[in-house]
Amino acid sequence: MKPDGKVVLLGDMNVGKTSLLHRYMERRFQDTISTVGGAFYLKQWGPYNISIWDTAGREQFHGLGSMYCRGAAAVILTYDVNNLQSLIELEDRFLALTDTASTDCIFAIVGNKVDLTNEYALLLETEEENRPEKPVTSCISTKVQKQVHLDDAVALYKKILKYKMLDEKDVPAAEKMCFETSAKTGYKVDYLFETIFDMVVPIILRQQAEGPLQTVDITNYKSAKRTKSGCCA
Ligand SMILES: Nc1nc2c(ncn2[C@@H]2O[C@H](COP(=O)(O)OP(=O)(O)OP(=O)(O)O)[C@@H](O)[C@H]2O)c(=O)[nH]1
Ligand SMILES: [Mg+2]
Repeated sequence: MKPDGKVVLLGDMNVGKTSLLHRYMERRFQDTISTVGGAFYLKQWGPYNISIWDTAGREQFHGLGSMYCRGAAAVILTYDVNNLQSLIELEDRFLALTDTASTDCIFAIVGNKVDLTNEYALLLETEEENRPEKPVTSCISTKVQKQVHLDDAVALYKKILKYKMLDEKDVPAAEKMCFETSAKTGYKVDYLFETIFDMVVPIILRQQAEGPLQTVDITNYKSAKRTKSGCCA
């Protein structure tokens, strides 16, 4: 069965891509091993089948990234809120891989592992409806100060729009597309994926109306080239 739309998780090794997908699809958190190549799950969303691709963050698999992104309707750029370098890598190493995604691809930026931060208890209090499955036994001494703040993710989102030459008014607001999650506790994991699936539906409809070749259409390729050289001129 051919999926109707594609969502791709990108980001540095160890940020928790596999754990997030596992949490959402299998409803649990378990030990992972670092991903080799890539793998996907199929999710039924209304009448549509959406493939969700988990990719390898390891440098040696980097070359595969743009292949996985081909025709993607959404890309989830994932970092670890306790590791600033993992956010920087999204811009330096992963953003360019999304050049092969659908022209109207949506971008989400996800800071994972919030359960490890000292802000987490506060987050839970203010987000009653998003309570994780199990109450968290908070042990303040093991919690750390968050290294990456939501504002940093919002700034990256705005850089992505610039890179893609998109106007802020034509795309979902940065605040809506920057998430903080915990694959370990489940915090905001359903919210993340389901927000994205809802946004992917109109893209699927557009892709279906225009035919599957739209993303590799030669006219798109040419215009992409033109805009790039225009950039450097
Ligand atoms: N505390 C905590 N640990 C997490 C969370 N998500 C993942 N981890 C742990 O972080 C490590 C890496 O998780 P993975 O899901 O394998 O990371 P990945 O991004 O898929 O890594 P690659 O496959 O190498 O690209 C594992 O030890 C996970 O148990 C989280 O939300 N909270
Ligand atoms: Mg993985």
